[in-house]
Amino acid sequence: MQRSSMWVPGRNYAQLSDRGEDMPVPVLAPPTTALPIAAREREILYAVETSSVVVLAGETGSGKTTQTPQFLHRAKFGRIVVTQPRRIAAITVAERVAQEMGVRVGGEVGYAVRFEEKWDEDRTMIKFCTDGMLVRETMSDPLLSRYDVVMLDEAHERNLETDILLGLIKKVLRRRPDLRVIVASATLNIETFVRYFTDKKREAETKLQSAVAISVQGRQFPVDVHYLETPTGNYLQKAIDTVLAIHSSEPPGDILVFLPGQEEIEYVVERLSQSTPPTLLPMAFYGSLPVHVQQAVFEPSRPHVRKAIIATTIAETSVTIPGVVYVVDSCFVKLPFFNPLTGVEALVTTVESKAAAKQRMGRAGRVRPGKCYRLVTQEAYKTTFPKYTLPQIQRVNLAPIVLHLLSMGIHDIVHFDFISPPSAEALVRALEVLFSLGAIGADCRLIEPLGTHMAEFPVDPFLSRMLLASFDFKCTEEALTVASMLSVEDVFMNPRGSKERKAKVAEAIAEFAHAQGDHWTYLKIYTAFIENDASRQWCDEHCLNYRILVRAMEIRKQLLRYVKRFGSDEKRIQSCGENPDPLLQCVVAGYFANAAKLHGSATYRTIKDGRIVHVHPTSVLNSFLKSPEWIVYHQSVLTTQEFIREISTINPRWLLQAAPDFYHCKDVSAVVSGSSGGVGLPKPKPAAPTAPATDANGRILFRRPTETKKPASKLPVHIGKSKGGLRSQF
Ligand SMILES: Nc1ncnc2c1ncn2[C@@H]1O[C@H](COP(=O)(O)OP(=O)(O)OP(=O)(O)O)[C@@H](O)[C@H]1O
Repeated sequence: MQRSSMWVPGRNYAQLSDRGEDMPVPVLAPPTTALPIAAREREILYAVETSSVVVLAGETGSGKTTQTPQFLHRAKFGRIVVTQPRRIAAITVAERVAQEMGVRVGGEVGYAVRFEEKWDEDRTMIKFCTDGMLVRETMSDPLLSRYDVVMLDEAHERNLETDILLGLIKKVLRRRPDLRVIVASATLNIETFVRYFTDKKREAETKLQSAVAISVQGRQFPVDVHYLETPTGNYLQKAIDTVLAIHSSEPPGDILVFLPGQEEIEYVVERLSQSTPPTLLPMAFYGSLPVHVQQAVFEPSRPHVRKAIIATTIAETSVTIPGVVYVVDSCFVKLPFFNPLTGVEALVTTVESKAAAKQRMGRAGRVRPGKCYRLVTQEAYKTTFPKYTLPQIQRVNLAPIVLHLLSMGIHDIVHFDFISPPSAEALVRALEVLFSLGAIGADCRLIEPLGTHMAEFPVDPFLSRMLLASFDFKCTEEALTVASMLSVEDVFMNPRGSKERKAKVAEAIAEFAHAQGDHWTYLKIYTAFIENDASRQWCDEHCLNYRILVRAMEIRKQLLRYVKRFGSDEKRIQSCGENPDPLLQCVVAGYFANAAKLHGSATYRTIKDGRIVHVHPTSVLNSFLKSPEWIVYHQSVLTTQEFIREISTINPRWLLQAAPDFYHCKDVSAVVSGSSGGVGLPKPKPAAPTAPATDANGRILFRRPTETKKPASKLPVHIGKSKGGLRSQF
């Protein structure tokens, strides 16, 4: 039963939630009865009662996310946790459900996203969280014992974390017949999930159906889909033109535009700001913006102003932006693809899947009828778009997730029941990386305390290794700043556009450029930003992106909390002052695998595998007259060629200090030998085999590089069957 009847159409819930604790909680009467899912409430409850897993498919906007948890709550199913692929969805959906129930967020309904939580240990009965947060929770509570129902929402996205949760939950179900699971989405492959969870043995034991499917037809309001008559050669220009055409000829209603990434978004926002009447308000919406900027998107427009929200996939699933009537879909998405053989992760702009396109379309038609403009021809959509996006687990670096599974005591990673197993190369690569970072030993067990601490950090293992090493180099203050700056996207404004603009941005980069490279440059920018009272005006004057720097400030605060947890009397948070070396040594401690030696003008050869890489145009190295001979970089990006970003000059001796084994083993020597200019690196050793070697029992052999002379001492890594599974609980 709904508790109130006062519904304020278009009222902003983000603002409402900011009201003081003593203010009465405003209650919205949602259109629940009109939502297609409302008619299926009893059927859904029956299915959850009688089956371990319910696969719930229903059109976008049919009410899966906001209503299902309320059905369960009213039917007293106990504690419910609902996962979302993204932070903003978890927060805004929690706000919405709390309002519909007439309660305050943080009480009966709460949320938990990385670095931000609003829920109560005793009182919260419906908790929304990112799938990453639930994965982290399994570290301390592998049986998810605090929950009675787990709902994995938007499962079609096949996030890395969703896939890990699916595997973990399948394990948990064997130990907890009382647990109920709902896997939900508008666009999921029902059979795949039902098959995955069907378990006849468990059915016989529990007398429950192991998995059933429910399909909810219909959506609340129609959405007309339009396609281009002829293909466009410039989708950004087409997106701008479409927004302007809607604004000039269509009735009121906000516009939501989907573009692949931050750079494209900033460009379009800027172009629209220059060329639009004051009645059109362009707004950027992407993941690395500060949360309060993201939430502003949900606020109602001022009278007679139409918002044009230019977004990434962040707005693709679950969210309801109440004013949105028009969706403009570029049909492109930026996806990371990791090559385990080279260790290179490429961010590739590619066409979206049909599942993603349906989700984007579904952001319209939620509170009234809508229109969706796909910037491709219908023919191209039908014939060239894949049905589903390739699961993330099959295209990303697995080191963070393997570290997590190991920290849970799951050593048999190869036989972990992945719904879509990753390649053996990707798993071996992940183990190699963790081994070289010192997180695991040759037996694939975590090394205490380093491996455990690294697993607890909510950042990738390279960055956590760097932060933990900062205690030894007495530069934690600086490392925290650099880690936060590395966690956001481009800090300088987009140089696209006029020649003058390009020159202005180049001038600003040159002003901050530090002789040691990008890491110290970031430090310099952040310090100046703080010294200038984090002022927006100062950022504008220096062509810096204010919102990105504010986000870096937020991340720094959060990382500081973690770093403090691992500190001690000997491991204190200290500053290295002006001395550049400690910070760079600390960067090398995490990123030694990304070392390279000068090969030609603005070109380097990676030490590990001799790849030729190019300095990215955003690096301050471009401002130097002479390129440094030895460098370490943060990431490489594959476009027409391989570019490296966030680069600093190093002393090659640091590589040997940080990772003597790694550099003896790998073909460092091929690069170093003779031509090293007497830098003191060791003589060449025979190169290690690139494909994983196995022993007679099929066990993968891991070789400590220093032991290449003594094959007898090869260290076996057993990734065969484990007895234990999840720590003691399994
Ligand atoms: N913040 C909000 N403001 C106004 N209406 C909302 C809001 N959130 C949800 N609604 C209404 O509730 C409906 C159902 O939303 P819900 O998120 O539960 O649907 P869903 O089936 O999970 O959709 P999706 O698959 O797109 O996530 C929306 O279509 C909209 O009518």
